[in-house]
Amino acid sequence: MAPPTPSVNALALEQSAVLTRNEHISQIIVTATQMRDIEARIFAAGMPVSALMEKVAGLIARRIQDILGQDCISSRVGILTGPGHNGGDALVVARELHFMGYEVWIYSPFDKLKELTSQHLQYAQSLGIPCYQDIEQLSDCDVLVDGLFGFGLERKITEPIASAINQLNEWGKPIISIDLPSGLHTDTGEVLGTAIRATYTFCLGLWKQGLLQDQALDYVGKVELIDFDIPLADVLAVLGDTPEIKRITRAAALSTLPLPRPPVTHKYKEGHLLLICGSRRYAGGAILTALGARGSGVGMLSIAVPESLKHLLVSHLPEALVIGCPETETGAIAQLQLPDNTDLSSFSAIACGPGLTKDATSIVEEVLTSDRPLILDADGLNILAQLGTIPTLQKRQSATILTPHTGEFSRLFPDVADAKHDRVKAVREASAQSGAVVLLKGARTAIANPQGSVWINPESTPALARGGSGDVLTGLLGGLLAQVVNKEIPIEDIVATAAWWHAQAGILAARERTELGVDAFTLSQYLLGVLNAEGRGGVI
Ligand SMILES: NC(=O)C1=CN([C@@H]2O[C@H](COP(=O)(O)OP(=O)(O)OC[C@H]3O[C@@H](n4cnc5c(N)ncnc54)[C@H](OP(=O)(O)O)[C@@H]3O)[C@@H](O)[C@H]2O)[C@@H](O)CC1
Ligand SMILES: Nc1ncnc2c1ncn2[C@@H]1O[C@H](COP(=O)(O)OP(=O)(O)O)[C@@H](O)[C@H]1O
Ligand SMILES: [K+]
Repeated sequence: MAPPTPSVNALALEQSAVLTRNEHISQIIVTATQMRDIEARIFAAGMPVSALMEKVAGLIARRIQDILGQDCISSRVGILTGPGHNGGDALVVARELHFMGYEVWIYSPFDKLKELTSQHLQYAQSLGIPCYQDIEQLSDCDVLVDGLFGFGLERKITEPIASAINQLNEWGKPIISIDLPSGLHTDTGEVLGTAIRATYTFCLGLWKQGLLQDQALDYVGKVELIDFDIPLADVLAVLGDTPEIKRITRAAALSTLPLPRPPVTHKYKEGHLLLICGSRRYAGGAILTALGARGSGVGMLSIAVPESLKHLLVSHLPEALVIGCPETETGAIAQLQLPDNTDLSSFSAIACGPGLTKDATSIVEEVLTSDRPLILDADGLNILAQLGTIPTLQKRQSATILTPHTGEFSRLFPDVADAKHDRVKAVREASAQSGAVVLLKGARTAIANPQGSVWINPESTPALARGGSGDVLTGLLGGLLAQVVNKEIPIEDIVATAAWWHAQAGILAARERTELGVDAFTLSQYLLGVLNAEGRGGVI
């Protein structure tokens, strides 16, 4: 089924909306240290710790009730409680669920508890809620609430808790984790020994960085933010001048789109993108990149390919200006042969790389010297790694954007932090080192600018783990960049918008066609549907 057509008016309205508190909060990502500092300000201002715990746990209990359903009061709920305030939250949830009529059993394996947590345990027991130190006692529960550890976990989980967690995971029952699945590092998402595999995670107050790291995704389940009205002023006071880490939200992404178009315009005013891509060996990559660019709405598209691919490209993209270039024996572009009166500075932006093969070295050298904003992807990145010219990127007159997957990333930045361990740190270091905006692809694509600001795309689909979907992204990003590059929008915001748009197209396509139905060509056909304000129900 074809994706629905966009409603531009609704979209424009959405773009013009001011950033509300909720929108602001939904963009913010914090580390454990930042969360602790924000919490300290709230307490210092007079909010009692116990009152905040009541408020937070009350919200959690009501959300659990929504999930379990009012008519399921026969459900037996197991509450896993740790020694800190995550355990305290869980114990308040236990009490509230008990009063709602659920049968509640508590697992409390620690002898030493924080004072507030200890008081809540004492009260829960006084109400007659059974409490056990042996996890086996909870094997008959229908659902489990995980309050073992929250953002206070800093060291590896040891026995006997490690075995208890492994046992819980083996049972395969639904688990709702409070704040984050116990065992995950709050910042890196690393598994500290072992970790709860949650069905739901209710992240408290502000998004924790670890929940948006690829290595955490097998554990977090469906993640929701429980907003408990942290004052924005406290958040901003703590985050202050430190470079931000932000979630890409729909509103943020839409605000950089070139919509609505001015009524009086022409094709060159709406951006002229030069794509340099393809080889005899990789013809399809050039088509997919070009289809991504088409989906961006760019005013004018020129595509430089080896001469032998020219007719193929023309037949797929009749609107594009296809430039056939002399080719090497292996069928790579040997030299750029732009039309008369045209040089690289004639274009609004250049995207170079998909399907080039490593034989197109001179082409990458040439585009690096241009004064235009430049995206390097795929073999463009491999050639860059071979050239060893990353330090010279700083000297380019315009922005450079690098879009590696983790393999390309480690070839490009061998001495940067391990991208598998902490993608936020890795992408920041790579951007600082190169002076380029770096987009590190993955399940949660991360984008950094050289000043250390990071955007993370919080929603995507494994349907995109398919050959060619990265080519579509390069074309889409190129087309968007060409259109808005002169509008004083930060480059990383443009890159973030393209990453969001690409992922949302994947989500939309997967919803209609399953996760197995999103080949790269299909993906390119769903780009338009993402912008459809009316038909977006559930897309975000
Ligand atoms: N931010 C907010 O505004 C709000 C926060 N709230 C809640 O507070 C939570 C944070 O609470 P928290 O700071 O008490 O830490 P938490 O995660 O419960 O665990 C740390 C405890 O575990 C211990 N411990 C650590 N590692 C261990 C190990 N490997 N094996 C064994 N023990 C280990 C450590 O003791 P230690 O031995 O290190 O002294 C400490 O006692 C947060 O996630 C949220 O749920 C809400 O109530 C209200 C609003
Ligand atoms: N598990 C996943 N979940 C979400 N997105 C994914 C996943 N795996 C890959 N992607 C996305 O798919 C694209 C793959 O790009 P890339 O590896 O360059 O593929 P290709 O070179 O074949 O086009 C990237 O945008 C990446 O973020
Ligand atoms: K937890």
